[in-house]
Amino acid sequence: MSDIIDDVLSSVRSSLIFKNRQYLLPDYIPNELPHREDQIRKIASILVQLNRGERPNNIFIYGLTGTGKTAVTRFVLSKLNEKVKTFSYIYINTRQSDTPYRILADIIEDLGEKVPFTGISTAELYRRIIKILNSKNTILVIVLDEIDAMVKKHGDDILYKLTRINSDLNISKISIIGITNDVKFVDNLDPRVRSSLGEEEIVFPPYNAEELEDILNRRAILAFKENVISESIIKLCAALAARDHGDARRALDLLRVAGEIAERSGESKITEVDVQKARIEIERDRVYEIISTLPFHSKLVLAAILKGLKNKNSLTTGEVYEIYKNIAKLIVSEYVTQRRVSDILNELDMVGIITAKVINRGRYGKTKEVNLAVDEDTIIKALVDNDDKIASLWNR
Ligand SMILES: Nc1ncnc2c1ncn2[C@@H]1O[C@H](COP(=O)(O)OP(=O)(O)OP(=O)(O)O)[C@@H](O)[C@H]1O
Repeated sequence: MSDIIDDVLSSVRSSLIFKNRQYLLPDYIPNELPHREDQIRKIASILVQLNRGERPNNIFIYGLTGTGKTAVTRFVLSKLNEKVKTFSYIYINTRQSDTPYRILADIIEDLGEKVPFTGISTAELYRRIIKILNSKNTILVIVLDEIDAMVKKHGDDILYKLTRINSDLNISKISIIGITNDVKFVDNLDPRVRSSLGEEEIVFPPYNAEELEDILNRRAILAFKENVISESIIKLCAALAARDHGDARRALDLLRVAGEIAERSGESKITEVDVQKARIEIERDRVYEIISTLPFHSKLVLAAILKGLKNKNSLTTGEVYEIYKNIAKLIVSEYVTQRRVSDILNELDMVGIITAKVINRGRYGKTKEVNLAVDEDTIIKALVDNDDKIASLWNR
């Protein structure tokens, strides 16, 4: 047995590919963020008020996923905090701390007090924050990342409360930085929250292929051994990620996973084939993740599409609905309306699992032509792994 472990250990030690893989991992915070100079300057110039002991305006940051919003925000705050000691900051990812209770508790704990896991009302937690802040002489910057996720679940009341803290204190001690990749989400906020949170708004545009190439080059030098990676491989990863709305995370993942694939195959260079395999592997993981978190009836609609496409090349919305209704009756004896199924089809289209093209059928009106946008086996695996009732459709 221990031979196996020794074998694995020695293969890790003698990596032909990586000098230091950690530089490509998602949680690594780089020391430089090229092509985000404007955003860094803009955020820093707002936060510089802290140097005068004054509360900076709240900032609302938005931009598509992987455009550097989190990395830039944390970078500016940590650099500024090295020089300016009159403030502290707390970073909360509201997808993880996803209830108003957890957010308030995180703030209190960061301010140095313990909070039980449950059992206190949010009103009491809020009072405690006010009390602690009253006794302190510093300004607190609260970063709320991925706020759309939390607001979709619990509404924007917590944001309203947080933006009210300063008036309840009678002195401005809190500044909020909200981050989201859902641009439409901003329009759905309560206008009071929007105007308060959006005192300053900063947009992060997607990276283009050349910018991604530059970002990847700098990381590749740190992460890979010499001669492992060529310029054409970097260009390929950058081009693929640029097509995918300029997502730096996707570009870095491609590079890392391609390196891992090359390593597993005992190669000493990363090839184009490794990158293509990496693309498929990443896409498979993404699809699996999306499907496993879908609500039950969305999974069922997807199952209906798979069943229907066994006999036809594409399906209309009406056909999907009929198949869905039949299998829903069979396994749960309840089903949602055709209108809802139509919404679900739009949602599945938006996340790239299916394509639902509107077609005009003359006097028969409009319908959608539904097809799969990703590999069928990945969808079946995700459905079967994540829901026993739906799995039973495949085991019958
Ligand atoms: N300009 C850059 N230079 C180097 N690395 C970058 C740059 N921009 C982003 N990255 C890296 O890309 C990854 C994604 O960045 P980040 O998490 O900041 O994106 P985001 O816009 O917050 O995405 P999301 O909305 O999905 O949370 C991180 O690993 C980050 O270090």
